[in-house]
Amino acid sequence: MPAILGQNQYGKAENRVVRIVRDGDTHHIKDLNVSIALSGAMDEVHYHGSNTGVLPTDTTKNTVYAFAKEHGIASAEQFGIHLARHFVTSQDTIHRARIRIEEYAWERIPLPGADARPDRATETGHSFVRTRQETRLAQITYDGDRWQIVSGLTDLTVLNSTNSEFRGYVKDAYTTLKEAYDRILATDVSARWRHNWTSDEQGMPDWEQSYARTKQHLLEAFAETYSLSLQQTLYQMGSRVIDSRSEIDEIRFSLPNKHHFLVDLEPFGQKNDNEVYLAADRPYGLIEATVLRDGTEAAIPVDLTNL
Ligand SMILES: O=c1[nH]c(=O)c2[nH]c(=O)[nH]c2[nH]1
Repeated sequence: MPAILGQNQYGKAENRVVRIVRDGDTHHIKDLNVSIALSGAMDEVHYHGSNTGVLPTDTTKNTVYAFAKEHGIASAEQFGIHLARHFVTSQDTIHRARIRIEEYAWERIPLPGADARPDRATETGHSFVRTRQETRLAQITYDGDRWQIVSGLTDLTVLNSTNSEFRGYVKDAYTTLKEAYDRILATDVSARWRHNWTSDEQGMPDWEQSYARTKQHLLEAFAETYSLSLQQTLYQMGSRVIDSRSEIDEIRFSLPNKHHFLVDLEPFGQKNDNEVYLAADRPYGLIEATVLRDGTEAAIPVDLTNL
């Protein structure tokens, strides 16, 4: 029995593209890392080395740059939709395209205020600083019929310096943890959310607005929740998004509990009144869950590193 070819996909990974739009002296920047995975009728190349159905990965790279010029980059999602549609509709052998995009945010560098320099603007139109707040993510999948658009973010680091407890938990022979009545709650939010836009027949969401509002809901829910556990905070963040954003049916989180331990200052004759903490980097609790619109099916993978 010959060995059988299983799932396969190919394309150019991590195409870094920066697109500048010059509106007079005011410039706009989009900075993406685009990875392409194509699949379809690829038996011939694997079994026999025939490349007649193979669009080179080099061409897929070139398409990213040509499309940045031709279509611009209105949003990561919109750019991925252009690419996925192109690969699936232009090549008979390509039946499915998956485009993964990371987006790095830049903001304008502020200059000294108008009071200090009345003759000068308070920012330039062409100088930017990378905001390290979070990395935006988008994954666009198209099979010629249905779309799946998953957006998200990683490394959105947040901290509440009060309004967090953890107590009333199970205590067994190995439990040493002291109950916390007023602790620091900190995490690096990693989240992916699935849009219910799946067909060209539906009106397309405003991807930029959807992302900005969703991030804002996550931050507000984190800030406004009096937390009894990180699990409870996670659910509050997820349900805030599902309740507020009708275009989103599912959101999955991976939240490390970035522990802050009160330091014992007694040896130095000092009292630590919830003031000095050791920020531990490992080990960390890892709290992961999906929050879904009632009546919908989960589709985001359990392990977000697989997305
Ligand atoms: O919010 C928390 N959830 C836990 O499950 C947990 N476990 C733990 O040791 N500390 C915490 N904190």
